[in-house]
Amino acid sequence: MSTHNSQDDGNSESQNLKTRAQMARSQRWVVKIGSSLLTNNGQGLDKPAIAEWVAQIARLRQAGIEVVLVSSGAVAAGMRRLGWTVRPHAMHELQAAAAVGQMRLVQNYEQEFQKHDLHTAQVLLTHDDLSNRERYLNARSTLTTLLDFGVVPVVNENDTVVTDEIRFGDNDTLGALVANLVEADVLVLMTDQNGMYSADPRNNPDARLLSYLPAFDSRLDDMAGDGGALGRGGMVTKVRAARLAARSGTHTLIVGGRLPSVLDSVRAAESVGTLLYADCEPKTARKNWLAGHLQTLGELVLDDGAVRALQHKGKSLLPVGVCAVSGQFTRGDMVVCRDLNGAEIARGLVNYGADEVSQLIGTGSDQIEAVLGYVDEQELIHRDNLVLVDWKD
Ligand SMILES: Nc1ncnc2c1ncn2[C@@H]1O[C@H](COP(=O)(O)OP(=O)(O)O)[C@@H](O)[C@H]1O
Ligand SMILES: N[C@@H](CCC(=O)OP(=O)(O)O)C(=O)O
Repeated sequence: MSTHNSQDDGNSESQNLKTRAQMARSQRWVVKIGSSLLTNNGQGLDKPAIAEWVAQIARLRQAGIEVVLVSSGAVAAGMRRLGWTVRPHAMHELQAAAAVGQMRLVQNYEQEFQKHDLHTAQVLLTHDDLSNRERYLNARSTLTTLLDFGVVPVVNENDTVVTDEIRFGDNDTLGALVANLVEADVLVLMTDQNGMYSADPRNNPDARLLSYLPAFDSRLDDMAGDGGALGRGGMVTKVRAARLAARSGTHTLIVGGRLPSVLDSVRAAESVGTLLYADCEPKTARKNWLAGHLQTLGELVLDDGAVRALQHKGKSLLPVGVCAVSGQFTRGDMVVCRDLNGAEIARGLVNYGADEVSQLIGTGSDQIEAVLGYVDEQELIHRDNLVLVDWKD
């Protein structure tokens, strides 16, 4: 199969190699191993393959690279252990399988890493842990402390407690948010294909392997298909994850986990897999957190003046620029800001609850006290707590 670089935006093969060389020299990587790979297409955990990936990660550690491992496979391993051949639909059964399988998973990693004198730590995260400012900060300091001590954190979603509404579902998204969390330089998504192709290679034998594209290239949306029977999101969630990661300046590499010594190849800056590069400047940690904060509880519609103030003047959002409000939110919650056409332009942490904002629509900041009887802040959303959708703020 031929490979493909993005030519029309001026990125040449030399840029590709340059970015790969820069990635190879970087210090902190998040490596995600997907379900379809880990379970060898449903045959239970592929232990020899796990041993091989662990050996590769150990070599990265020896080279001074800090690695956070995000590993799927709990549900599949649990199903195997319980003798189930078909993935259940009922949430409680999936959660039971995950609880059983997670034990198998970490047991394997602990055993294998021990052979290389490396300690592991199990870190199970939920959406709430990353969307709550305090828990986010705790998760961040635990992970960075583990890295400081030379431990390899093994992260998965805390499947046994999450409900449908708040689950990541796929570990690509979790990997990207963990990359945001620890400010990783690289997110490596290891999967069962050798990278991302121009179409799903399972159904399109002529599909081309993509080599180097910006994560925000809109053509990726047409080329990304769904996942296989065991994986969750296919390339759709990998592209989405690359975009989340790019918001904090992290490059994403989608590579074939079965390629021999693939992580060594990445470290040698070889042109393996698909590099979806970040072409925006790294954000501060707080903005990263905001960008990855997926759960929003309300919406504000802004007039044209407010949109301009946010997009072009670097201003905070004032109540005078708000035309409509919806949703149930309180002070400190995340809300989406839309223009009059309904397009999302920003999201941020709001200083007033939904009822208060309803009363403040169109009000000058000097009138807040007169309307509410008190004033918390002059702004509805302070600039520091606001991230524009194009992330150029
Ligand atoms: N454009 C594409 N290029 C490569 N794979 C694709 C593409 N579109 C869809 N896929 C599918 O995505 C699958 C990998 O995703 P998934 O099954 O979710 O695995 P993982 O568990 O590794 O996340 C591949 O097996 C492939 O069938
Ligand atoms: N948390 C789940 C993983 C979900 C999943 O399969 O994700 P992915 O590997 O991205 O397709 C598990 O451990 O089974």
